Amino acid sequence: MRSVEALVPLKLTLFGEHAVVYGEPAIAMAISEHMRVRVTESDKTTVSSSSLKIGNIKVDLSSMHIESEQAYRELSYIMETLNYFERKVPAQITIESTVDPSVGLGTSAAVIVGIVAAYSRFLGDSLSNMEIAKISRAIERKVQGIGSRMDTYTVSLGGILYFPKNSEGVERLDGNIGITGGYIRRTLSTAEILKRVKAIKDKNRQFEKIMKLIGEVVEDAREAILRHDVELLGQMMFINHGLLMSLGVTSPSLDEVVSSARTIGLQGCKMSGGGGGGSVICIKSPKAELLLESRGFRLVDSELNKNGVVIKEISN
Ligand SMILES: Nc1ncnc2c1ncn2[C@@H]1O[C@H](COP(=O)(O)OP(=O)(O)O)[C@@H](O)[C@H]1O
Ligand SMILES: C[C@@](O)(CCOP(=O)(O)O)CC(=O)O
Ligand SMILES: [Mg+2]
Repeated sequence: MRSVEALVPLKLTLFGEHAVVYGEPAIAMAISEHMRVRVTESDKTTVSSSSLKIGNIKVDLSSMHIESEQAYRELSYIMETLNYFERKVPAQITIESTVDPSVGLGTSAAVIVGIVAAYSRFLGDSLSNMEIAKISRAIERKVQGIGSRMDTYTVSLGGILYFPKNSEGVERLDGNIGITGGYIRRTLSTAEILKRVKAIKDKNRQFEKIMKLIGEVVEDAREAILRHDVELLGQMMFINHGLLMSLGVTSPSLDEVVSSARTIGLQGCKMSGGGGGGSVICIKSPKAELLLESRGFRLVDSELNKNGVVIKEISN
């Protein structure tokens, strides 16, 4: 039986989430937590995933109409990705992830990238990682209505990536950053939080200034990474968190943990990703691990992934 497997890293947003959607720069990092998407020859097309909020689901896409609105929403990333392929060959698609979905670690991007990578190879195409990134970016934006290239590019390409202001470009930053990261469950999806931020934009005169300030923080953080200036990097984390709080995209538990981080003398912490709960990152230290664990966060393996998505053909 012929199978193709895509191993997709997940990501941490280091700086600039939300503002990147409005043209500001951002920095993200691919990590060792990952999603595995396997496409196997079959007589009909089915998808199974054990890590969705609706529980374990199996859908026969050739005959079944999905009645549940929640199920439909949850499956929209998969459906839209399969729709991208004009030519279809029946296959069993299985998805496994080392982390929970919807906690700011880029599972929405990874599921698209994983299917684009594995299914295109299954059909006999050889896409480059950049081609996979571009195709996946368009699909994620189509599903969410709003969104930047940050997550799809990061999980496709790997590394620490800087996304310049008002551009479709991307720049790889050399070096490594020690990060302690963790997450708690959240109730809102990134798509819902993005809509809330858009509503603030339409009503609030300060919005553009806050976006610009986040952009400046990102530029200073980029300098700090290039100069290995951990102290400055930590300061930029605290400031970035404060600006995200002013947009209302943090949550009481995220704010408490970041505020406690300051009190106990950690160098820097901030929320990471879409917000409303979800992920927090800090400059790496044993004290940061203890803090996150004491607040019920699940620690993530934030080892840098340099390769991005990797495709493997398996025949047995
Ligand atoms: N294992 C998976 N299988 C299928 N779809 C998934 C999986 N993980 C995530 N998704 C899709 O991505 C959505 C979460 O996206 P989002 O809220 O942006 O969170 P994240 O921060 O993880 O990207 C889920 O509701 C689901 O539609
Ligand atoms: C908030 C945002 O900047 C990052 C969202 O990340 P995630 O889906 O929460 O992993 C949105 C985007 O860049 O498209
Ligand atoms: Mg997402």
